[in-house]
Amino acid sequence: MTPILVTGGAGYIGSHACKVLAREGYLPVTFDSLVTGWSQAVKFGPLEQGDLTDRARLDEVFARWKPAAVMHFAALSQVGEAMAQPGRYWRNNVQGSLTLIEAAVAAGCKDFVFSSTCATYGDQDGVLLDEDTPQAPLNAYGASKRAIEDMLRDFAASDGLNHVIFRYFNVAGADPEAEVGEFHQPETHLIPLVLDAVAGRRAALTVHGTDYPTRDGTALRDYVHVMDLVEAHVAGLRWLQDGKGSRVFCLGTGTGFTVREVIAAAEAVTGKVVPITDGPRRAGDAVALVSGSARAKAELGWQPKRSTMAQMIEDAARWHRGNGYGA
Ligand SMILES: NC(=O)c1ccc[n+]([C@@H]2O[C@H](COP(=O)([O-])OP(=O)(O)OC[C@H]3O[C@@H](n4cnc5c(N)ncnc54)[C@H](O)[C@@H]3O)[C@@H](O)[C@H]2O)c1
Ligand SMILES: O=c1ccn([C@@H]2O[C@H](COP(=O)(O)OP(=O)(O)O[C@H]3O[C@H](CO)[C@H](O)[C@H](O)[C@H]3O)[C@@H](O)[C@H]2O)c(=O)[nH]1
Repeated sequence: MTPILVTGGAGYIGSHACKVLAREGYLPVTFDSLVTGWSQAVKFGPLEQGDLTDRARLDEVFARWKPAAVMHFAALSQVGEAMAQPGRYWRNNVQGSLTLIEAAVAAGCKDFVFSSTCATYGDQDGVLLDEDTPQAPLNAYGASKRAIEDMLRDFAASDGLNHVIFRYFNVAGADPEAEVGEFHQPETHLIPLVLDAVAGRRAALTVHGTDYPTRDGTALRDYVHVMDLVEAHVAGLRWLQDGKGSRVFCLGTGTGFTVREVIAAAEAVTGKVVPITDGPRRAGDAVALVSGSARAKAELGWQPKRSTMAQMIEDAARWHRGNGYGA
């Protein structure tokens, strides 16, 4: 089995990537500090515990496994925290990625798949975003991801680092077999918080901002199922292995849902009322972020299969009933 180094494999998206990589015949080797991840989520290959900023530890892991490629999910990714503590984001995400890239290049591992984000775009007046839309991040999280994108381009020029950059829109849902799922503490993402409110695990969901220039005043996002997202990563890995070179792909569905529309969909799926409280806008949030994904469809042959809102909520709810990794 070909080893693939999966940084952040103990986290939400990385653990789903490990499941799909193992299913496709690869050996996913997780590299994770467990700062926001869970050792219980590492089920499909070995766990190498370590921090991205620890070059000696990375060198050991590259020497031990000789991975054919890196899938780099590890990052801090909370917008609110990034607004309050930008230094943590620049240090962990940017310095950590630089250390990882240098270790990969030194080990001769030159195929690199990177998790970027629609948060690199900032506010764009509701236009459909694509790979050529100029990036103008609103917070240190988005800025750190844009900096890493730039870093990858520089190392491609200097050292032949082939990279696929995926700019994800809002990732949701869970493994339909509920072996892994989304479990953040604290949770900041809308769909798990809606499900917590439905289950009575929190008193109410706060709607962050009701005066946005959208159809119902709440912010609009493009939600993509985590299984569809990680399948695109396997296609991205094959793209690199086939020698097709460095490329950026947006991963979304092209359909935007407002916060109130997500709440209504959760009520339809669960048959329960979501208790809500209207609150102010959350600092660092954009009005609307929706992607075309035409390139991923045309060039990678990517087709989202589970990314309807109802399916994402249903899969998230199935996982949620198991109480995450805290059970
Ligand atoms: N969840 C989303 O909607 C979304 C959207 C766009 C982009 N992303 C990106 O996808 C990636 C994965 O997101 P997620 O939701 O799975 O997050 P997560 O917090 O669940 O997983 C991140 C993992 O990285 C690990 N990690 C963080 N810093 C580390 C370090 N310095 N060294 C080693 N391990 C470290 C954490 O312990 C955790 O297991 C992130 O890069 C994030 O920015 C996520
Ligand atoms: O309790 C909540 C939580 C969220 N929201 C709203 O729901 C929408 C979605 O919020 P999420 O926190 O679920 O996700 P974000 O849109 O903030 O996603 C951002 O952070 C993610 C990582 O955490 C990704 O990187 C993503 O690309 C980036 O835009 C936003 O309008 C937010 O204001 C609420 O109204 N109430």
